Amino acid sequence: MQGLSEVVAAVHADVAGHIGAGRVADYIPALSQVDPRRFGIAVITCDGERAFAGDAAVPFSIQSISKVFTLTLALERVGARLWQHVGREPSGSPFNSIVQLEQERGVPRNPFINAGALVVTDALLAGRRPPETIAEILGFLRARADDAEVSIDREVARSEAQTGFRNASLANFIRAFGNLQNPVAEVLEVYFNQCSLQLSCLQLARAGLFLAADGVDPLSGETICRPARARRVKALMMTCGHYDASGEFAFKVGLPGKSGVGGGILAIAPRRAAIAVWSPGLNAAGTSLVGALALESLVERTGWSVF
Ligand SMILES: NC(=O)CC[C@H](N)C(=O)O
Repeated sequence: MQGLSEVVAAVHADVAGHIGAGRVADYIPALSQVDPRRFGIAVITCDGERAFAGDAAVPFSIQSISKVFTLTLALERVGARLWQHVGREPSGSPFNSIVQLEQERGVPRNPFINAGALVVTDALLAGRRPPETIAEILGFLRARADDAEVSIDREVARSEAQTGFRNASLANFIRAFGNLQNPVAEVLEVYFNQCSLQLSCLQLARAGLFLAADGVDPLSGETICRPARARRVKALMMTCGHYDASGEFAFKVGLPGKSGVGGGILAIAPRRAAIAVWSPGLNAAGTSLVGALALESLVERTGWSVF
């Protein structure tokens, strides 16, 4: 195999002709301002080797990728009790769908659809106020990224709050079934802020590295979670990380991954590396079109698919 830098350069070349394809999310007005011709990729291996290309150092809105980190934190906080409030099955529905909630009595299918992420955020809020919880999530991301510069884009958070009618509906509906313990407004405040975390591909890959190494940050030696927990978070990324396009992502890429409507994808090659890609144009399911192509090319070139 070529060296990692050559592989990443080749992946960049493979997708170059596609950069700009897809549709930038516009239901959150602040996200629609982003240049669709951005593309970045960063790979960080468990032994600390890094390779990157394009806009790998430019921060972007990680959106639903934040759900991987809040799930890890919530599981550490409340343990297996979390599963009384949220399921572990793929939904086969779009990320912001409400239809299953009524049939399933307010228990969302999984922690990565919006409904499930709201329940996870509610668990993190227990006994705290939104500013403390937001600070805790931000602190976790800064520590995992090993970078105190990681921040929240307050403009995006405001934009989400102004237009988040579907998320407000989901939260109210779940609360009506008694499956949210905290006031809806507080859960939404934390959720909109976590979605507005901004990280570059380099920061995001670094932040996800503990998942590639069985829950231990391989560069600092710090234990973030038990191996079984890291394994389960990755299982959910594989089965639910891209909503109703999770099957397609497993088919084409074959790595646990999580997408966000900001155009980022975090993918984990177990015991090898964490990979972050970013390109704002999305496919119909809200996953970065060029980002997914880049991961397909990377896996083809490295043989890193878990299958
Ligand atoms: N898929 C996503 O990235 C969605 C996150 C976005 N903040 C929303 O709630 O709609």
